[in-house]
Amino acid sequence: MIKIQVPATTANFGPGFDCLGASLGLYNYIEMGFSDEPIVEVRGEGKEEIPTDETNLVYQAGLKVLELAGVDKHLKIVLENNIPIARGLGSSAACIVGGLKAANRLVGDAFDNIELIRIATQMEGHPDNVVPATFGGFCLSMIHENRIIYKTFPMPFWLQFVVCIPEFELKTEDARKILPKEIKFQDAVFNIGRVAMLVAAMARGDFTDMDIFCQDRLHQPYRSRLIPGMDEILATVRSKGAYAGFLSGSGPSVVCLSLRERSDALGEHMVEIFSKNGIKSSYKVLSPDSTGARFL
Ligand SMILES: Nc1ncnc2c1ncn2[C@@H]1O[C@H](COP(=O)(O)OP(=O)(O)OP(=O)(O)O)[C@@H](O)[C@H]1O
Ligand SMILES: N[C@@H](CCO)C(=O)O
Repeated sequence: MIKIQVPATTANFGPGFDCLGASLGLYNYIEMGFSDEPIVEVRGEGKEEIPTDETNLVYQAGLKVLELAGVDKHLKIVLENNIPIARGLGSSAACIVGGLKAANRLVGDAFDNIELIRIATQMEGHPDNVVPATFGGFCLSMIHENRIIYKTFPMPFWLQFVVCIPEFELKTEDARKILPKEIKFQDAVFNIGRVAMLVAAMARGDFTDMDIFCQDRLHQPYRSRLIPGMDEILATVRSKGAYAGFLSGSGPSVVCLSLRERSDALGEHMVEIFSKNGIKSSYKVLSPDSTGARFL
């Protein structure tokens, strides 16, 4: 059995819908080997709900690589999950990236990372989680024809992500259905300027006006009706000491960018607002991850 560690990720980063994402210091562990019959064992997050047969997403990802490599074998997979399921922290991307990379190692590294990212994006539907899950750091990604083009760079070492995680699940599939088919020209302009400034600010480690750069008009306003309390959290975290706040991926988790010493107060503030809105939640303070998926 080989073992791989895969990080959680936060996609969109506010205005960067489907193109920005960052890798977080919270990990799933996947062990994989060949077997006489399909076996999937699950520990940790989601162990009551996650399938333990070939329909499991990690198994599906592994199988995809075996098929492409022409290997007709079964897999044994043992999952130790720490990334909460369907909360906007890239649980599906971690499964896909981990499953593809682990199976690729089993078939003698038949495919390079570029090809694996292409397959991962096909499975996930967009590249903004799978790229940081693979490489770590702050990542920009886009689809051009059949290629995934990406850039990655490190995040400031002092940066902390305070992630408030509601108890309820919100599947990305459902959170995408609520988005409009068309958007206003002014809203596109609003987001483009912010994405440009946000990328420059992250690259320089200059967080002045970061709260403005993390504003969004493409997805958060539509998703807020699925996440009671989100608007109030985003409107108040700056006054509580955060650099900025945004919806993590497709939600329902909300993230603040913060310094270590302000993180617990921010976490408690977010939990309190969710609670006022009838939603139980908990928070985690996570460091940036700089390595992405790696074999142990
Ligand atoms: N450890 C796991 N093993 C198998 N399947 C998983 C696992 N974790 C997540 N999944 C699958 O991924 C689905 C959740 O993916 P979804 O894209 O909706 O949310 P997410 O990836 O957690 O959040 P986001 O994409 O917004 O960051 C689950 O419903 C389940 O089908
Ligand atoms: N960009 C994706 C991230 C969640 O998978 C979305 O917001 O739907």
